[in-house]
Amino acid sequence: MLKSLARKTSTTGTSYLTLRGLASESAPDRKVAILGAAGGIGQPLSLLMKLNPLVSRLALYDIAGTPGVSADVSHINTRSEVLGFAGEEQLGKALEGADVVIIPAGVPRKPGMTRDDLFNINAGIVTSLCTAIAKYCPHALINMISNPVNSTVPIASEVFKKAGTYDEKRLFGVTTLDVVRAKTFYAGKAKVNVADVNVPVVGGHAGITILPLFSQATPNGNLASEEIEALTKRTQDGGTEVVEAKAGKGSATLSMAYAGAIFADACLKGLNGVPDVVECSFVQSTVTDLPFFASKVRLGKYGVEEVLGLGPLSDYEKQGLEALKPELKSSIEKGIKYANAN
Ligand SMILES: NC(=O)C1=CN([C@@H]2O[C@H](COP(=O)(O)OP(=O)(O)OC[C@H]3O[C@@H](n4cnc5c(N)ncnc54)[C@H](O)[C@@H]3O)[C@@H](O)[C@H]2O)C=CC1
Ligand SMILES: O=C([O-])CC(=O)C(=O)O
Repeated sequence: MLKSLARKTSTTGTSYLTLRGLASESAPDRKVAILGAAGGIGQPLSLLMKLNPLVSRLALYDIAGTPGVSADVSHINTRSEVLGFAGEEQLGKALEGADVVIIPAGVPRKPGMTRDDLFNINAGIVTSLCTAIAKYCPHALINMISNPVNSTVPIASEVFKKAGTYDEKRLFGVTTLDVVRAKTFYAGKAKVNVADVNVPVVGGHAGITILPLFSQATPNGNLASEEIEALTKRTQDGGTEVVEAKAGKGSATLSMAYAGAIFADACLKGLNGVPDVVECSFVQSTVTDLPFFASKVRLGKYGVEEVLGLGPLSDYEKQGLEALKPELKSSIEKGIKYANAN
C-alpha cells in the first residue's frame, strides 16, 4: 500500500515530495496545469501530480489523448479533481486559474541528436503555449521542461515581455533531473545513503552547460579527482545515456516525471508559504554575466524569492564554469532572437 513514500529531495534537504495519497484539509486550493500531458513525461507526471495532496485541481492538456489520460488518473482516490482538455480550442479553459503550469510539450531526442536539434519544432510549440499562458493565467509559475531548456526559457521570457506579463520571479527552467542524477551517481560512487545526498547543479541543461558542484556535495565522500571528473561527465551525459538506451524510442520520461513532480511540489510549497524551500533551477539571474543561469533558488509566495550564489568552487568547477559560458550564452541568444523574429 502506498502509505508513505516521503523522500528527502531538495538541494538543501528541507523540501519533501510527499506521496501520501491523502487529502490535505488545510492546504489552500491550487490548480496545476500540465501541457503535453498525454506524452511520455506528461502521463507519469500527471500520475505523480495526482498523488500530490497540495493540488486541488489538475488540468491535463495536450493536442490529443488527454480525455483517456484524465479519465484514468481521475479514478485515483486523492484530493484533486482532474479535468482533461484536448485541442487548441480547449487550451484557455485548461489554463484559467492555474497557479502552476508545467510544460513537457514537444518532441524528444533520438540517438545522435543534441537538445539544440529540437529547437526548430519546440520553439514554435513553446511560443504558442506561452502566448496562451500570458492571456489566460499570466500570474502562474511556469515550469519549463521542453528542450532545449537553455533556449525555451529565454523564448518564454520574450513572449511574456511582448504580452506585457513578464515576471522573472515566475519563470523556471526545470533542471531538477540533473540534480536527481548527480545525487544518484554520487551516492553510488561515494557509497553513502542516496537519501542523505545533496549536490547543487548549476549552469544550464545541455552537455557541458550542466555543471554539478561535487565539491559541495554532502555527505563528504572523499572522492579522488578522477572520480569527480567521471561523475561530472556522467551527469552531463545522463540524458544521452537514456536516449541511447531507448534506441530511438525517446528520452528520459520516468525519471523526468519524478524530477518534474519534485520541482512542482517545491513551487507549490513556496506559494503556500513553507519556509526555506530551495531547489536548483534555470532562471533569470545575475549570478554570472549571463542573463539566465541555473543555481539554487529559494521559492516563496511569489515564485523566486532569492537566487542564491554559487558558493566556493574547486579549480575544476571554475574551469567548467568558464567553459560552459560561450555555449550557454549562444543558446540564450538564439532563443531571444527567435522570439523577436516571430
Ligand atoms: N528538462 C528536462 O530535464 C527534460 C526535458 N525533456 C523534454 O521534454 C519534452 C517532452 O518529452 P517527452 O514527453 O518524452 O515527449 P513525447 O513526444 O512523448 O510527448 C510530448 C507531448 O507533447 C505533446 N505536444 C506537442 N505539441 C503540443 C502542443 N502544441 N501543445 C500541447 N502538447 C503538445 C505531444 O502531443 C506529446 O503528447 C521534450 O522536448 C524533451 O526533450 C525530456 C527529459 C528531460
Ligand atoms: O536528454 C534529453 O534529450 C532529455 C533531457 O533533457 C534529459 O534527459 O536530461
